[in-house]
Amino acid sequence: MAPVLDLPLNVGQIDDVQELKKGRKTKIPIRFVRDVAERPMLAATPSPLLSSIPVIDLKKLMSGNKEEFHLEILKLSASCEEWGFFQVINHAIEVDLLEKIEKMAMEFFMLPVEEKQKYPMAPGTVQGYGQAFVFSEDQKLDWCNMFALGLVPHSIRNPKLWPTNPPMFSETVETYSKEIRKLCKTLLRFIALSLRLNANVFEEMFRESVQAIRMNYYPTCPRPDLVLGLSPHSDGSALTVLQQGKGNTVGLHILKDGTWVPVQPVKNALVINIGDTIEVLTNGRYKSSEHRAITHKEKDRLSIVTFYAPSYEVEIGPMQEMIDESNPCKYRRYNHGEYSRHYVTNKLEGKKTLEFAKIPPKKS
Ligand SMILES: COC(=O)C(/C=C/C1=C(C)CCCC1(C)C)=C/O[C@H]1C=C(C)C(=O)O1
Ligand SMILES: O=C(O)CCC(=O)C(=O)O
Ligand SMILES: [Fe+2]
Repeated sequence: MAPVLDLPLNVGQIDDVQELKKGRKTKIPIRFVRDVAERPMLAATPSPLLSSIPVIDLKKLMSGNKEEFHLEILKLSASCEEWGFFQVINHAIEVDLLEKIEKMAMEFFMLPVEEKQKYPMAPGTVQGYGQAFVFSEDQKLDWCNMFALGLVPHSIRNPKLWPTNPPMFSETVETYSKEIRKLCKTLLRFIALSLRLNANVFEEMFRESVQAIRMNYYPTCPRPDLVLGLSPHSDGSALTVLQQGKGNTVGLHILKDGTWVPVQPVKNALVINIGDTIEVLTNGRYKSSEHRAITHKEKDRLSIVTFYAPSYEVEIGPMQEMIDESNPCKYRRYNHGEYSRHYVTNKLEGKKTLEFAKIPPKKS
């Protein structure tokens, strides 16, 4: 199932933000200027919640003693329940590889625009270079350039969109994504254990899982107070792995109890977030939190994001173990391919996409 729209779309002109920057104009084109309610409040002093997303030490889960394991599993479950986010350290992915993918991504984004546009993201599709999730000419745009590729299964790949320049780009993406895939499988085992489920439950359910990569480049912006780097959204995946560029400034914000909390990058850590699919499977116990990215006046930012999801054929719905009288079934059953299609054919708008799966609460 190819998750794209069939209709011809009029998305209007989508300016490339890196090219706008080169024009050195200080006036932000109106399509990037957010309505007042959506604009980020850029606090002069850092929030006390800064950096407070939990940090999980994978080594303690993989080879810690009984007590370390137990404490880390409890921390994992609290992170997924309360934040839907955590950072993982000691994930066993070589730092050299993290640095290499970052270097490749930056080299790609620094290519002349004509070179990058050899891999265009067609309107209404999600792979290639451009801006995804734009469906009309009056939709606001993000201050971001994206490059996205479907990776696994091979049937979702579009070989024409795999760059030959930088020369090592595609090879590095392959190596990196294999390592990230292993990490996703490992994390899903511990997430299952943290729910007191069989460790293999997700692996067996997901069958040949889908994996995609998206590189987001946020150039500096003369008015970060007026724009968003990436619109608020939750991820449609089961799990997302987000690598923040080394030395990057804060840019990722998580919506927690009605407040946008900035995530302070931790050296060599990877940010993990629960996607809509795990929220549905756990009947809302583990949350896919709404998040966004903001821009900076003097510092650009890069993120490399992997989406890991079940095969399109898999039927998703709350697991029996997650439903009881005090937590009645909140989501309907659906096919993951249908959800993928729904996700990629709607604009990013908080957690609205997940309405697709919600059962309205019974009136008493
Ligand atoms: C720009 O793309 C995305 O943000 C995105 C898309 C991922 C995909 C591809 C790039 C190729 C085809 C597969 C897939 C749809 C996964 C986000 O992915 C989220 C949304 C869903 C659903 C998901 O599983 O990950
Ligand atoms: O750049 C970021 O920190 C956020 C990226 C993100 O949320 C995404 O690509 O889905
Ligand atoms: Fe996201």
